[in-house]
Parts: sequence; structure tokens; C-alpha cells
Amino acid sequence: MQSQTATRHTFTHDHLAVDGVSQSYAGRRVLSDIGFAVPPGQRAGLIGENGSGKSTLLRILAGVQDADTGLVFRPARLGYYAQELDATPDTTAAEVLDRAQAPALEALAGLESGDPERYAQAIDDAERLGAWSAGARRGAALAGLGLSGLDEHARVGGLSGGQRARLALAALILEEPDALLLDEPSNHLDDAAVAYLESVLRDWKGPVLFASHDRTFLDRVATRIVDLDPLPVPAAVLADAQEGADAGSGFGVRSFGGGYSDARRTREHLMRLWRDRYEAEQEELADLRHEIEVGSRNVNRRNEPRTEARASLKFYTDKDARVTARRARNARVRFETLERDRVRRPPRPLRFAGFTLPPVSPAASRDGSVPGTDPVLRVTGLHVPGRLDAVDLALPPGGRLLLTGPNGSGKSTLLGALTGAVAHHGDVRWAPGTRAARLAQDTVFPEPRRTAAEWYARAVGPDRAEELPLAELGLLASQDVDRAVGELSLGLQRRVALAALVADPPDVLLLDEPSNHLSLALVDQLEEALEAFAGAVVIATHDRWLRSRWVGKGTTELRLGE
Ligand SMILES: Nc1ncnc2c1ncn2[C@@H]1O[C@H](COP(=O)(O)OP(=O)(O)OP(=O)(O)O)[C@@H](O)[C@H]1O
Repeated sequence: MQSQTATRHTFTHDHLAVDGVSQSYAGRRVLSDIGFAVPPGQRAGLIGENGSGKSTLLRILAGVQDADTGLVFRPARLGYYAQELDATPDTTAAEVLDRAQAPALEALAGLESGDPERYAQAIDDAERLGAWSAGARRGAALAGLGLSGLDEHARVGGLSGGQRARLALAALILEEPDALLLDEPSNHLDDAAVAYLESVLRDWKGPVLFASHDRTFLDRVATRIVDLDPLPVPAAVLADAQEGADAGSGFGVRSFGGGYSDARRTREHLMRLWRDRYEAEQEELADLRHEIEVGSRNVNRRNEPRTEARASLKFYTDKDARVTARRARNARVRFETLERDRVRRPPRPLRFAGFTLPPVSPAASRDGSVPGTDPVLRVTGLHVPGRLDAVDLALPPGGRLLLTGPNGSGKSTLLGALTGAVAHHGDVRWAPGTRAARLAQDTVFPEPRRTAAEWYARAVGPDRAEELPLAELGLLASQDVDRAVGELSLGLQRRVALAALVADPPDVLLLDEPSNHLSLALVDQLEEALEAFAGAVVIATHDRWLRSRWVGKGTTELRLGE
């Protein structure tokens, strides 16, 4: 694809649609020629590897960011959710919700104004907007998203990240826009809240496009799947840099009818076909190359002078040579056609190397095992006022503990308290020499301009980073390791944070919502790797699919907030 002059156009439409949208960052192509439409009543789940451009595409559709090229179609009233609340910290929750319901609240105020002119308009508006039920709708949205106990006078700066995210969702639902663009909407929701959101989305009249790594949510909500991962397009239409690139090189999109599970099966089948086709074409190219080479050698031999004794053979030799030359000519034509039409090299999916890497140093026992059978962790009466009720627990060496519980029950607080990151009351006792490390929900990189490789080297030490380079862990493609962490997508950032844990595995791994932001493929591989991990693992997750895989299997479940 050659770069074109930016031709950004946005059209008002009842569909959400893009046509020919391409986007690069600093010359690195992320989206290429993306086109699809989501009509009203359809809910499209946007999937793709970490860094494949899902958030970028949603921002372009939302008008938050312009595409380099392409057309964008969207309804006039658009709701866009990116897990952040668009409000200054001193705004109150009530102000956020009032803003979302402004037309209905204005109509109600008009009815009470005593101004007859305003009254006539207000009654029309109130009827059209269902203003009389505005309060009830507000209560239902807050309750549905687990915010019924929220003090509406609270300033949003004082709310937890999860509460702010849920307030943003509640406001979006109350605004009743014509179309919804949602970036990982289930990340901060417990079972009840996610069930509420699912029912709201299933009844939504306008088009919905949502990016998600949550399989159960995708299966329950999506009427179709839009996949941004690379397609088997002919190599000739790609710039060299995109040949075989791993993520962020989607060229066009693939759209599957139905939910995620069906799409996943079809996708795997298509990937197999792609790999088979690529291998067959490469073999044929090698054979043709050989034929062309032999042909040209024989043509050269034809011109060599011959001895008299071999003259009788000349006729046959020349005939053979003519046949070989004709074959070589045919081979060249076929070679040129195939070289032009051959499929691009399939991306080599990253394969997470797991926790069984060579230990930090042969002498040190850093394989995650702590000798003995005494608990590695004993917790008595651990509590954080207002955030976590008293918890007692004992974790044996190599034990598996699953923390579950509704929003606000204190799962992240407990994990933070265990590492001392959150101030707490009560007793937390680690066995001597035990090392625990936490994968937090959001990693903040204090120096976002440092590259991922630099950050990794700082976290694990230069010697370990040299011994075990970041690119070898199967978490980040080699093209991403030297990029500034601040420029990486949220999923890629989380992969960098995970890399530090993998390169120097602790005795106890504390994983806070491991499926948030991480791609579906990586969560599968992480789960597999954890089975082989000798150390203890504590996982806090609301992800229904992940939970169903962890319950049983020797895992103890600790339900908080009950
Ligand atoms: N402002 C930016 N500057 C440079 N690169 C960027 C910028 N924003 C995004 N990128 C890069 O573009 C690519 C796509 O990012 P994007 O956030 O759209 O991906 P994503 O599919 O949403 O990823 P994830 O699943 O990890 O959330 C990534 O490689 C990312 O690092």
C-alpha cells in the first residue's frame, strides 16, 4: 500500500461504518484498508491480538482521532466508552448523571417553570424523552452496574477506578445515544453488573461495536465478530514491512456471523488453510526456481562446442535441451504469476514461554518452589476499613487460591495489602525467604519514553535481561521491544509487566484480573503455563470463563464480600 493524502470524511448515517480506513503511527502501519458496517440492531464484537488496532479503530469511529485515510460513517448521537470518565476530579457523580440526562431534566424543569410558552415545548419534549421515568431509569442504571450505594454528591476524583468506569457506563446508558462504541466494557464489572450490561446491549436499537477479550461476554452479546488479525491477502499488495508481521498489520477485516465460539473455530480452520497454502506455494516456488536454473544451464550447454565422436548424439541432446528450455520458459511464467499472487507469510503467533525458563542463577532456587509444607503465607484478620472486611487465609507452597466476589468486595485491595502496597490492619505473615510478586490491574510506567526493553532490564536487572532478552519470552514481538512503553497499547503494556514476573519468577504469584487487556490467546497460554508453575498462585478475577476453568482442580476459592 502506498501512502495517500489524508482524505478523512465523516458522514451521518444510521450505521456505524468505515470504508478504506488506514492508520499508521510514526510510519508503522496499524490499520490497512479497513471496511465494514454495523447496521442498527447489530452488535459487532471487535477482536484481535494485543496491539492489532482495536482501540485505534474505535477512536477513529468515535471521532476522537482522525484516520490517515478513509471514510467514517456514524449516527449523529454517538456514545463512546473507553473505561475512563470524561470529567474533572471535582465533578460530582450527580453532575455526571445530570449531564447525561440533561434533555429530560430540562423538560421536567420547563414543566415546573410556570412559563406557558416553555411549558408547551416542555410537555412535548418530556413525552418524547420519557422524562417522567428519568429518575427510575437513573436508579436502574446505577443499581444494575453495582452503584446503588454511591453517594451522588461524591466527587469523581475520590472514586475507585472501577467505580469511575461504571459511572461512565451508567451515564452512557442514560444518554441513550443512537450508537454505541465500547472499548472492553466488561473489564470492571462483576457478574451482576455484566449481566445487566448484556441485557441493556441486547435490547439496544442502534448499532453497537465493542472491543473485548471476554469470551463469555462476546458469546452472549455479539451478533457477529469483526476480526482485526491479519488476513491471507496476496503478498504483492503489502508493503514489505507487513510481510509476516505479527500484530498491528491487519489488512482489511474478517467478519464472522454469530458469536465468538463459532468465530474462533472458523478462524482456526482458516489459519490452517492459510499455513497449508503458504507452504504449498513456497514449495512450488522452490521447484520452479530449480527448473528455471536447470533450464538456463542446459541452454548454456547447447552452445558449447562438441567433439566429433559425440556428434551423433547432438540431435537428441538439442532436442532434450529444447524441451528443457521450453519447460524453463513455462516455469518462469508460472513463477512470475505465483510470486505475484502468492499469499503473504502467515504471522507467527507469539508463544508464551511460560515460567519454566532457566533460573536466574543455578545456585538460587528461583523456580517458584519453597521447600517444606508449612504455609508460605498466613493471613489473620487482615482488613482495610471501607474496602475489605476481615480475611483469614493460609496458602500452602504451590497452592492455588481463587479470589472472587462482587465489585467493591476488595479483591484488588487484598492483593495490594499482601505485598504491602495498600495500608491495612491485621497480620500478614510470609514464610522466611518467600518472594511474592503482583501483576496489578494497571501498570503505571513512570518513564513512558523508555523502551519496553529498557523497562524490562530495569525490572529484572541488566544481567538477567541479557541472559534472557525480552523478545524471547513470547510476550512481545521483536518489532515492539524497542518501542516506548507509553506508546504501547494497554495489552502490550501489561505484557511487559508480565515479562518481568516471568523472567524472575517469585515463589508466590499474585495476579489481579489477568484476563483484563490480555489477548484471548495469551490468557489461554498463561493458564496452561500456570499449571506447570511450581510456586503458589493467587488469582483475583471476575472473568466467568477463567473462573470456570479454575474452580475445582485443587483450587481453593475465597469469596469476598459475603
Ligand atoms: N499514540 C500512539 N503513538 C504511537 N503508537 C501508538 C499510539 N496509539 C497506539 N499505538 C500503537 O498502535 C498499535 C495499536 O494500538 P491499539 O491500542 O489500537 O491496539 P489494541 O488492539 O486496542 O490493543 P490491546 O488489545 O492491547 O488493547 C499498537 O502497536 C500501539 O502501540
